[in-house]
Amino acid sequence: MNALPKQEPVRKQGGDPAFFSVYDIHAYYGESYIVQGLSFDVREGEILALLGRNGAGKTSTLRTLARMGDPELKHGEIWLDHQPLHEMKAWQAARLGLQLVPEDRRIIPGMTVQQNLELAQIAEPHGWSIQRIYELFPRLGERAEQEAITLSGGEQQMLAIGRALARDIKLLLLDEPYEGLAPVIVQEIEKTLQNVKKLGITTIIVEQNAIAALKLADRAIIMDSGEIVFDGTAQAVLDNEELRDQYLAI
Ligand SMILES: Nc1ncnc2c1ncn2[C@@H]1O[C@H](COP(=O)(O)OP(=O)(O)OP(=O)(O)O)[C@@H](O)[C@H]1O
Repeated sequence: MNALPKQEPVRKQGGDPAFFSVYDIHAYYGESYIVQGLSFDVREGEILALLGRNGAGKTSTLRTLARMGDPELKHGEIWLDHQPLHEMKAWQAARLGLQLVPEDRRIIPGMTVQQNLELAQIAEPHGWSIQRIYELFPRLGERAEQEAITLSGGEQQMLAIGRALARDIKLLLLDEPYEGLAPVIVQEIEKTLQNVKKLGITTIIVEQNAIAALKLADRAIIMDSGEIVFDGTAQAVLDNEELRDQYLAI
């Protein structure tokens, strides 16, 4: 990362930094300038939908927040519960409770469902017990001894979310959880995410299925060409046909 002058944390007027606060982040793949100066806050327990057309920079933004290193954060600040994520690597951010569930779900081959979950708990700090994860996802409990890569797409998505919950979690980043799933499975994952919402887990969801994401979310940010073009309530997007037409094509 380029040496940048040390900056003060972003502070809301007269208060502490927000639970999750992103300030003027700029990120690059090599010379390609992709994330172009985003700033936003997420309140504790809030679900934020990060929307935009193909190539708008949504996945790149999630990867930047998770400190994956690729794209490289060259400027800006990311604060989670008063901790400077912008100064950290991915493993440190994960240890502080930021869990990214990537689009490809990263199920570990050659291992059962149970072993995939146990692997998530190989290091401290732990989150939910495996038993509790099976209570949220009974289908995973029924398939505990099945090789995880033989699960259906929807079940793999449940396992990927379950694995994130197995770690001590403060912020859940979901990249396209409905990707490639049949409508009936999307409904099932939607129900699960509604349960996750009831548990008050702060979540950022990136999703091509904008309507499904907006139904779940409290707030929405719309990105276009690496910048934020809308930040408001999810309902405001559902109610604004022009906005949906211009940036979401829905
Ligand atoms: N590893 C990479 N190296 C170079 N450019 C990349 C890389 N990954 C993505 N990009 C480019 O960054 C831009 C943003 O991509 P990104 O995947 O973040 O968009 P997105 O909004 O998530 O799109 P989609 O909805 O299609 O997944 C695109 O122009 C893409 O081609």
